[in-house]
Amino acid sequence: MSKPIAQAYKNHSKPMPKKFHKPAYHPFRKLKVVFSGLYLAVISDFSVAYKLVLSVPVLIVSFMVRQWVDVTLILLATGMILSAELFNSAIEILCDFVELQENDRIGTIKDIAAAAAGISIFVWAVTLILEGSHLWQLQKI
Ligand SMILES: Nc1ncnc2c1ncn2[C@@H]1O[C@H](COP(=O)(O)OP(=O)(O)OP(=O)(O)O)[C@@H](O)[C@H]1O
Repeated sequence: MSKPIAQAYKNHSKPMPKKFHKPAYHPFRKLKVVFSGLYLAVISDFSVAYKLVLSVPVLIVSFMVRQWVDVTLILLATGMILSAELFNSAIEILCDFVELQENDRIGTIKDIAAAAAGISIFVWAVTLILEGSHLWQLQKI
């Protein structure tokens, strides 16, 4: 259990759920959590879904033409954008859980998270355009 979770539960009236007590490391349970989080993000957030839909074909083409540097770059850009979007969504959900009323500090937190996602979108889009045109040129040769 991480320190922040323990801290959050410290002054809570409800008892801490049992699953947070378990000290053992379960890789398969972690994997299940990762996929269920990704699934939830894809079905609930269009901005996550369309980035996956755009990245996967370019990744497959670069894989088929065995351009390993391109595969690596697209994987990096896609991983970065998905991570940024997932963190942004998680922060937004947490903010809305903590405070539904208008609050300047919530606005600042959401703006900073959105800025991080925005920078990642820029890098991802440039990478995808450059890689897409590079692969297109290769196909024509
Ligand atoms: N509770 C709040 N108090 C003050 N400002 C807020 C609050 N909620 C949202 N905002 C402002 O509105 C902006 C948009 O917030 P919102 O939660 O609607 O995200 P969003 O732009 O819809 O993100 P996404 O499209 O990824 O869901 C924030 O960046 C912030 O500036």
